[in-house]
This record gives sequence, structure tokens and C-alpha cells, in this order.
Amino acid sequence: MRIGLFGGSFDPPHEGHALASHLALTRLRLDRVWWLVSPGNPLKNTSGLPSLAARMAAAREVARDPRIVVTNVEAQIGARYTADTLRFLHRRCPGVRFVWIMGADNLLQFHRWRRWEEILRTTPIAVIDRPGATLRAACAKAALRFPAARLNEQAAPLLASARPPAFVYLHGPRDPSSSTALRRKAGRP
Ligand SMILES: Nc1ncnc2c1ncn2[C@@H]1O[C@H](COP(=O)(O)OP(=O)(O)OP(=O)(O)O)[C@@H](O)[C@H]1O
Ligand SMILES: O=C(O)c1ccc[n+]([C@@H]2O[C@H](COP(=O)([O-])O)[C@@H](O)[C@H]2O)c1
Repeated sequence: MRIGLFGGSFDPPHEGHALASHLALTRLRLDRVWWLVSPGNPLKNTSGLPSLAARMAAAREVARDPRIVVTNVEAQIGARYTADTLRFLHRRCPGVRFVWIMGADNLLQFHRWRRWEEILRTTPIAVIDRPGATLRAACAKAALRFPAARLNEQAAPLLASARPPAFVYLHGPRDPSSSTALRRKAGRP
């Protein structure tokens, strides 16, 4: 079983999340993508964040694919940091090949995540191209620290079974949606 883990605030979820998930499913030959709806990004001010239940319900509306599973596993296990989530999942599901999925914008600040090197050393990572982050992602600090870990995009089907550190950039159809823009449109800060 090959499962992609797509963590996010999903405040709100949008077509960019769905498109990125489909790209990952297809190009990485995944069986499932789990949307890990975060109890709260540890690097963000989460004071105005809608409830987890509300964000999960909205995420289910947008996902519309039986291979995409919307979960609150982080709330269930009391984890906010991705390294803790991954430790738990690797231990709990030793037979599953997990891949961490993130948009290219997130790679730029990945080196600020707690125990980010542990994440890279334990879990293959797919970085999905996103408008505005294409060129900057190639020089992200985390990517430059592990240059030999980068797979060619043609080798993407091998990522899930690659020995980490391993990461790949995926380019495909892109969607400019962003939660920030949608919140502004709805008159939220
Ligand atoms: N349009 C998109 N294309 C590719 N990846 C995306 C896109 N939108 C979000 N992502 C990725 O989805 C994950 C969850 O993102 P998140 O829920 O924060 O949405 P967001 O639109 O980035 O929100 P915000 O604008 O509040 O930062 C992150 O890894 C992010 O990079
Ligand atoms: O573990 C960390 O230090 C960490 C710091 C920032 C973000 N994350 C994770 O990155 C994912 C994307 O977050 P967001 O808010 O950009 O959608 C989500 O799963 C967060 O829990 C994780």
C-alpha cells in the first residue's frame, strides 16, 4: 500500500488541493492520498481558524474522489508537528509506504519545521509545483542540503519505495487557488 500524506490547514480547501492530490496519485502511483487536516499549523497564528470539523466537512466536498481520504489523525494522536505524525504513522503502519506531499511554497520554509532533517531522512517527499514558487523551490535550503536525494521527475513512480532521503519535484497542470485569496474574498483576515 502506497499512501501520500497531504498535510494542511485547509482554511478553506480549494481546487488547488484537489489538483495537487490527483497529480500525486497518478505520477507517484499511489493507492490513496490522506488529507491530514491540521489542528493548527505550529508556524501560523491560528486564532481565527475554523473548527476542525468545519474544515473537514469542507474538505470532503472538495476532494470528491474515493482515493482521497480526509482525516483528523493529528488531532486524534495529539500531534501538531509533522515529525511526530510521521513517527507515529511509520510505527503504527510498518507495511505502508508513506510519501509526504507538499506544495512548492511550503518547501521554502521547510527548514524551519521541527526536526525537518528527520522528516527527510525517514519519509520520501513529493514537492508539487505551484504558481509563484516554481523557481524559488529549486533553491530551497532543505533541497540544497540534500542535493543527492533528488530524483528525476521521470523516476517519480519509484519515489514511494525509494530509500530516504529522497524527494522529487512534480510539474503538471497547475491551479492558482489559495486559501489566503479565498479568505480575503470572504472578508476574513
Ligand atoms: N494551488 C496549489 N497548488 C499546489 N499546492 C498547493 C496549492 N494550494 C495549496 N497547496 C499545498 O497544499 C498544502 C496545504 O496548504 P494550505 O491548506 O495551507 O493551503 P494554502 O492555499 O497554501 O493556504 P494559505 O494561503 O492560507 O497558506 C501545502 O503543502 C500547500 O503548499
Ligand atoms: O512540523 C512543523 O514544524 C510544521 C511547521 C509548519 C507546517 N507544518 C505542516 O505543514 C502542513 C501545511 O501547513 P499549512 O498551514 O501551510 O497548510 C501541515 O500539515 C502542517 O502541520 C509542520
